[in-house]
Amino acid sequence: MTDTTPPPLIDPTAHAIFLDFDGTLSELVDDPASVALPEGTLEPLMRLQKACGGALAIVSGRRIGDLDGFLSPMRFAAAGVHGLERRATPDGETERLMTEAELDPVREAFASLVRDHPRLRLEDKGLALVLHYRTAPDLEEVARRAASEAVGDRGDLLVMHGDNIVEVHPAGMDKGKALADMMERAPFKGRTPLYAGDDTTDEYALDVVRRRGGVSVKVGAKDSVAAFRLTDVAAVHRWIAQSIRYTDKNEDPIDG
Ligand SMILES: O=P(O)(O)OC[C@H]1O[C@H](O[C@H]2O[C@H](CO)[C@@H](O)[C@H](O)[C@H]2O)[C@H](O)[C@@H](O)[C@@H]1O
Repeated sequence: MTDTTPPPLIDPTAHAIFLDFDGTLSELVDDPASVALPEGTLEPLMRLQKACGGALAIVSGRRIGDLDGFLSPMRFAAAGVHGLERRATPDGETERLMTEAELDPVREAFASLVRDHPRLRLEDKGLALVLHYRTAPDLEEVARRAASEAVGDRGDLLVMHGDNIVEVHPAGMDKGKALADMMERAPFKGRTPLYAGDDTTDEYALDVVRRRGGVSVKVGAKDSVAAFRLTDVAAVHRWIAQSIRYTDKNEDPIDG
């Protein structure tokens, strides 16, 4: 369904800018703790944030605290753990919409699983638990089954599949809902939403943005509801840099 059309340039005067992190701003790597922005890309991102008056948020499956480390010294509004964590303004407090204890039985089941299968990696994000199988693709089914069994018939928990990961977190939130909430508040309210993301979990946000007449951008080759496509992380950063150059020259950005 995704068009191969490249997106219009970002208009910092009109767009509310929402960006995914892994696979969009940073390349996917084997070790989730070892990600980094490509060299020279943080400064244009910070200039974009300034140009849009702070109407830029990172919307990620990551904890906001982890994003802070990867994007330092930039401070930014964010939805973390698929919207279960929120920071409305760059210097605001991070709110958590649920508590960690709900996941304790799953936490125990996953700890036992990785003892039996040490090639699986467990990432404990507090409000979400992730099993990583990027470096052990033969264990994908083991991980998926374990997640499904650990959740069982608990309707308060959700199993989500991402890029070489299976994740369990409290139900009721996703990136689309998080984006819609942020659009109700300054400095996003009244702007046109723009979202770029690469993974299946980004589809919730891409769908909300497309329905609202915004700019929905899929990064990579997977199927998507998005209207536009960028090929990879490098293309995302070229797009940001080009958009900033247009703004700096005071030329009219191309309509979105
Ligand atoms: O919403 P995102 O910002 O895209 O975060 C999604 C998940 O990102 C991380 O996992 C992904 O990136 C890792 C590092 O490149 C990679 O090893 C893994 O296979 C990817 O799925 C993060 O570890 C997860 O917690 C996020 O949910």
